[in-house]
This record gives sequence, structure tokens and C-alpha cells, in this order.
Amino acid sequence: MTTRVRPSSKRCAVIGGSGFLGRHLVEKLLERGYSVAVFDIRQSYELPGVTFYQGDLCDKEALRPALKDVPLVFHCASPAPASDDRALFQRVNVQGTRTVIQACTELGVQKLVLTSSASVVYEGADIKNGTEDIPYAAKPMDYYTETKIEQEKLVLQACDKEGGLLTVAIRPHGIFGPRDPQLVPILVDTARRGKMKFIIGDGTNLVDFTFVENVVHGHILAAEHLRPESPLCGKPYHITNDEPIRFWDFMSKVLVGLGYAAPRYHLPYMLVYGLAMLLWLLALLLRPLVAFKPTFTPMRVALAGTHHYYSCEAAKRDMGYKPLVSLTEGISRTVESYPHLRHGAP
Ligand SMILES: NC(=O)C1=CN([C@@H]2O[C@H](COP(=O)(O)OP(=O)(O)OC[C@H]3O[C@@H](n4cnc5c(N)ncnc54)[C@H](O)[C@@H]3O)[C@@H](O)[C@H]2O)C=CC1
Ligand SMILES: CC(C)CCC[C@@H](C)[C@H]1CC[C@H]2C3=C(CC[C@]12C)[C@@]1(C)CCC(=O)C[C@@H]1CC3
Repeated sequence: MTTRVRPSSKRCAVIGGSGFLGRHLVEKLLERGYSVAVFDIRQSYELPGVTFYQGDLCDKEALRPALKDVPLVFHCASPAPASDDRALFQRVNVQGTRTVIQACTELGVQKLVLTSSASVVYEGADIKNGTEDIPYAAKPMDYYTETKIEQEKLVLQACDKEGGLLTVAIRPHGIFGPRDPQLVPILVDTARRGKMKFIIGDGTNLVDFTFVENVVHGHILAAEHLRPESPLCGKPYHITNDEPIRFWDFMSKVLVGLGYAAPRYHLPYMLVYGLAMLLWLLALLLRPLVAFKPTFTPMRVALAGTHHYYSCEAAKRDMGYKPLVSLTEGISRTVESYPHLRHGAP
């Protein structure tokens, strides 16, 4: 007779746990008494209570030891959204997620919490207080979004209430906070190159930016409320700060907090969007000869010039979600965490 070890309910695995969100999630899980297995293609830190497994999530054999005897798995790995490598996105976000689901099923994992993205419904037009029933983007604006849609569908369809794997997807938007590798660093780099003088459009567009600890809180609540009888099974949930802010006010607060000037001069949205499209095409055509990556991609220009904020009422109703850190507090903690990016820092 073979005896299966009953997994401790305070054990979990975080795929992508070396990343920005993943590490914040791991730290909070440890605080809450979980022991954590981190699976990632790279190891970026060491912490007591964490066992690291280094490997590619597309490789089921590599995944197995990390997910063995673990009842709860968080999947928050993805290639960086700024990449334009379509094959990589397909391989990791789509094929890799299939592999994760198979491994979870074979190993008897009970719950899988996916980090999806609110951008799965965004295609460049305004979204105001968007709810989870908005259809997926019919024309995703980039490969990242295209594959996040496929990934979310795969995970939600894998939900099996009859004793199998339970799944839920968290859709954060505009995550920011200490150690974020993209939003603040890209913003500061653009400012240092003298390109953050302009406001794209009239500057009144409202957007969600979500402090990383609130995103973590949403993930843990989702995991703890996911049961066969709960409404969470097979559903996506927006997790935001519930404080939409003008895109350009947020950018200005971060820039000014770090000692840079706030953008002042307005440029027409359609003009900048057209230029971004042109640059993107040029980069594509010239790729065999020269590699250049425009800062102002069509996706970024659209995000900077349209409304995109989402309702988190469903998360409040079904899992008792409430943001723990306000936008003002989140911005000030973020700014303080980047002394090396301050204006004039060596
Ligand atoms: N940063 C943001 O504003 C938003 C992020 N998200 C989602 O949140 C999740 C986490 O994003 P971040 O922490 O910002 O990114 P990140 O780049 O800091 O972390 C992603 C992690 O995934 C790992 N990874 C990538 N490919 C892998 C592979 N083949 N095998 C194993 N590990 C692999 C990376 O090494 C990295 O540690 C992603 O799923 C992303 O789509 C969703 C909405 C907004
Ligand atoms: C150059 C400037 C116009 C903009 C600089 C800031 C941007 C780098 C960020 C502003 C909104 C951010 C954002 C994302 C990445 C970084 C920004 C474009 C995501 C695309 C990250 C992945 C997601 O799932 C959605 C995010 C939306 C907001």
C-alpha cells in the first residue's frame, strides 16, 4: 500500500517567486506562517523558511519537486511585458501554464492562484470602472496581453470542483512599489533622457495604479477563500487600490518625489499614438539590421492617454478584499525605496 503524505495547509509554492510581485508575496506568506517553495528560472535572494527550486516552468520534471506535497500554488511568473519576443511569450505564458496545470493535477495540488492582468480586456479604448464581465480584448495590443488572455482562460477552465484542482485568477493593474523593475525605473530613465516633459492628451484620464502589498493581500485572500462551494472557483477578480488617479498626476508625484520636474507641455494624443505606431513599424522593419527599442510604444502611449480603471467590488463581496495601503502612502514608500534613482544620485 502506498501512503500519500497529507500536505500541510500552511505549505505553498510560488512560481515566479524571485520576481517583484513574487518576492513580496513570499515575504507576506512567511509572515503569515506559511513555509514556501519558490520555483523560478533565477534565484534573486535567500530567506529562512523558503526553499528555492531553480528551473524553467515549461519543464514538468523540474517543476515536480517544488510542487510535491504542496496544497496551494501561486503562479506569478511571466516574461517581462516590455519584451517583443512572441515565441517566448507563447512558450512561457501558454505552453508553460499548460505544464503547470498538468503538474498540479498529477501531484494532487488543491488550489492554483494565477496572477493574470486587468489588461486582458484592454485594447486601447477607455475603460471606466470596468467589471470582470467585460469580454477579453478581441485585438490585444501586444504579445504579452495576447498570451495573458490565453493563460487566464487555461487556468480558469482547469477548475474542477469535484475533488480536483480549484483555480482562480487575480487581475491586478499597474503594480508599483519597492523593487519594481519596470514602472519607476523606466519613468526615471525617460526623465533622465529629457523625454518626460510632455503630457500625452489633456491629462485628465483616470487610471488604476495598485500598491504591491494590496496585490499580495488580494492573492492571499483569494487562496484562503477558494473552496469548492465558494463563488471564486474558476473566476477572475480585479484587485486595485480602489482610488483611480489621473495617469499624469501619478507620474508627476513619483517624478517630483524623486527630484525630477513634472511633465508640463501637452501633446495631442492621436499625434503621439501615430508616431509611436510609425516607430514601432520602423523598429520591426529594421530589426535584421539594427536593434532599437522605442520608449513610447503604442501600448504605453495608449495606457498614458486613455482611461483604464476597474471595479474591485467583486473581490470585496466574495473575499472581503479592501486595500490595506493608500495610494499616497504607497507612493511615498515607493519613492523612499529608490534613493539610487533620485535626481543627482551617482
Ligand atoms: N507589474 C505589473 O504592473 C503587472 C504584472 N502582472 C503580472 O504579475 C506577474 C508578476 O509580474 P512582476 O512581478 O511584475 O514581474 P517580474 O518580471 O518581476 O517577475 C516575473 C518572474 O517570473 C520569472 N520567470 C519568467 N519566465 C520564467 C520561466 N520560464 N520559468 C520560471 N520562472 C520564470 C522571472 O524570472 C521573474 O522572477 C506576472 O504574471 C505579470 O503578468 C499583472 C498586472 C500588472
Ligand atoms: C514613458 C512613459 C509614457 C510611461 C512610463 C511608465 C510606464 C513604463 C508604465 C505606466 C503604466 C504601466 C503599466 C504596465 C507596465 C509599465 C507601464 C507601461 C503594464 C503593461 C505591466 C503589465 C500589465 O499587466 C499591465 C500594466 C499596465 C500599466
